[in-house]
Amino acid sequence: MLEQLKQEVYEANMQLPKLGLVSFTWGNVSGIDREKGLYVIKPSGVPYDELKPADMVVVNLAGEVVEGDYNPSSDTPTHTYLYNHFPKIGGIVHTHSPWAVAFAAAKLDIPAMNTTHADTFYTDIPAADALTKDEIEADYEGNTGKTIVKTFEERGLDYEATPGTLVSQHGPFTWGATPAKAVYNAKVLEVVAEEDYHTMQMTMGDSHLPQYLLDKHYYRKHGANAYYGQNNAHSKDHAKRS
Ligand SMILES: O=C(CO)[C@@H](O)[C@H](O)COP(=O)(O)O
Repeated sequence: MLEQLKQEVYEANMQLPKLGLVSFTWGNVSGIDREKGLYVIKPSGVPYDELKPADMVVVNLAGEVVEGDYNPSSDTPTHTYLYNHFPKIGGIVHTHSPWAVAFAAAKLDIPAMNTTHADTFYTDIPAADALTKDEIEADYEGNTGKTIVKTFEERGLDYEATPGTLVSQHGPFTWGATPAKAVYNAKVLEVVAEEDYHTMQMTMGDSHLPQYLLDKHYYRKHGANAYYGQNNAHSKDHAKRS
């Protein structure tokens, strides 16, 4: 059953290593057929280079396996919870992409600091609360999904405008109208996490710089020409013929 969706979800999963979003088996993609109320997800622990479309596992919205030779991803309770609470999404991605996980481990939102970010996520990407030890042990109840939905509700976020989140001390989850779109959003999230880290280093670092270095950064406060005009022998003043 759902052979076409299995193919689509298989192809989306194969994009994760190609896009540098996963190491080993640290990620999974699913896609849903809303009319049938069934979704397809990557099997747990199967290496991407051994994966086949027929290996995909079919799950219902109660989180029960309907068809499949393998166990579904260990993140199935989260995918199930999100499909039930975000009714307009058609695909979900979870990875442990390193820049996103760095923010998740620090329990930091990924701030909207550039247009690349805003064009896809509209606003800050939230760091949903980490799970307690008990919640992790009972994650079969969908506790990871619960903290994501709770964060979006508490902050008044639109899950369609902001198609992704971090789960503190775990990693990113993204979603979209299709599995392929959810993968696209996962890559954008990783790219902007890396960009933000460097922007934060360049701007937040000023407060620790010695004064002579801050002076060298004069151009940052007054524009490159000001620095150029003040200190460069080839400025207009020097160019005038006496
Ligand atoms: O964080 C974890 C496991 O701790 C998971 O997200 C895995 O990284 C992916 O697991 P499978 O999809 O292969 O079950």
